[in-house]
Amino acid sequence: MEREGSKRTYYPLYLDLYGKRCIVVGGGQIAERKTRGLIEGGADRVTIISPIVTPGLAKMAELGSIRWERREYQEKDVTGATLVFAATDSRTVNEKIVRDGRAAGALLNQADEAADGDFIVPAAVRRGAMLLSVSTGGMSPTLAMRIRGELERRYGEPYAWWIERLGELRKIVLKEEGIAQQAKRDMLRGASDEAVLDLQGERRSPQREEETIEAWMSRLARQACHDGGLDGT
Ligand SMILES: C[C@@]1(CC(=O)O)C2=NC(=C\c3[nH]c(c(CCC(=O)O)c3CC(=O)O)Cc3[nH]c(c(CC(=O)O)c3CCC(=O)O)/C=C3\N/C(=C\2)[C@@H](CCC(=O)O)[C@]3(C)CC(=O)O)/[C@H]1CCC(=O)O
Ligand SMILES: NC(=O)c1ccc[n+]([C@@H]2O[C@H](COP(=O)([O-])OP(=O)(O)OC[C@H]3O[C@@H](n4cnc5c(N)ncnc54)[C@H](O)[C@@H]3O)[C@@H](O)[C@H]2O)c1
Repeated sequence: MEREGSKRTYYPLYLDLYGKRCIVVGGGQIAERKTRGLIEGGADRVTIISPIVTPGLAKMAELGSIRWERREYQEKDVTGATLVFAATDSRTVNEKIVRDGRAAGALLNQADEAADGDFIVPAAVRRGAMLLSVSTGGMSPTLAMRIRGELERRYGEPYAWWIERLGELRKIVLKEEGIAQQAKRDMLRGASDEAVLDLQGERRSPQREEETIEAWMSRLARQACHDGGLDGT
């Protein structure tokens, strides 16, 4: 069905690509960038299809992080794929990949005419489990890159450490029986407040680093108890 107007609206989501077949057709700079993004994003079944590839892609194939099929694209290549990237320098070939991929039930990214694909790739900053991403909806990749640079400077490496710690704490707190829901929420909010305060200085506070998750949890529980009642009464 034809959409009204030319503007697209996108839905953000984070994909777990582990074990899923991802196909990149083409072996130039664009294919290399998409492939690196896939590997950084946890994809372990990436296949490149191209007669020629960049030295970077050749190295990745040699190291076994990707598979390289040294030939031109064929229709059967998209069978069983979750994601397909059409990144050749031929508009006709890219369009064929998009048609075949759709028919095979894959989601398509088309490098030369993004508006014809199913998804676009945002600029990303990773800090441990935290993933910040920026898209301009394909309007200005250059601006997306610039904002990514700003985010990189604003959200430094210490975030990775804090996010891991907050995740560990959350797992324990949520499992704990005998603590009211509200108190659990207060504890988790208190913990993220402490993280933000510490991160505002962009440095780790040594005493926080030494405190075990269990000691941290007791301290937050005492505080929640003091502020509102731990058993929900
Ligand atoms: C974010 C990032 C992710 C990634 O690709 O992994 C990404 N482009 C990146 C780099 C980059 N892109 C371009 C240059 C050279 C120019 C420069 O340096 O300015 C460089 C730099 C380089 O090559 O080094 C130009 C460009 N880009 C597109 C076209 C074709 C067209 O518009 O038709 C042209 C040529 C026309 C032009 O010049 O505009 C198309 C797309 N590029 C997108 C994403 C999608 C929209 C994202 C959004 O919504 O904003 C979209 C639509 C499709 C897609 O690919 O999904 C990654 C940055 C990673 C990082 O550094 O953070
Ligand atoms: N998405 C983006 O960010 C972005 C940015 C700039 C350009 N582009 C567009 O992306 C496309 C790729 O750019 P590039 O710089 O990587 O191109 P490139 O010319 O460096 O590489 C093209 C690759 O496609 C391969 N190829 C050609 N025909 C093929 C076939 N039939 N089967 C398999 N592989 C085939 C070639 O071997 C080569 O490796 C271009 O159309 C370009 O306009 C996209």
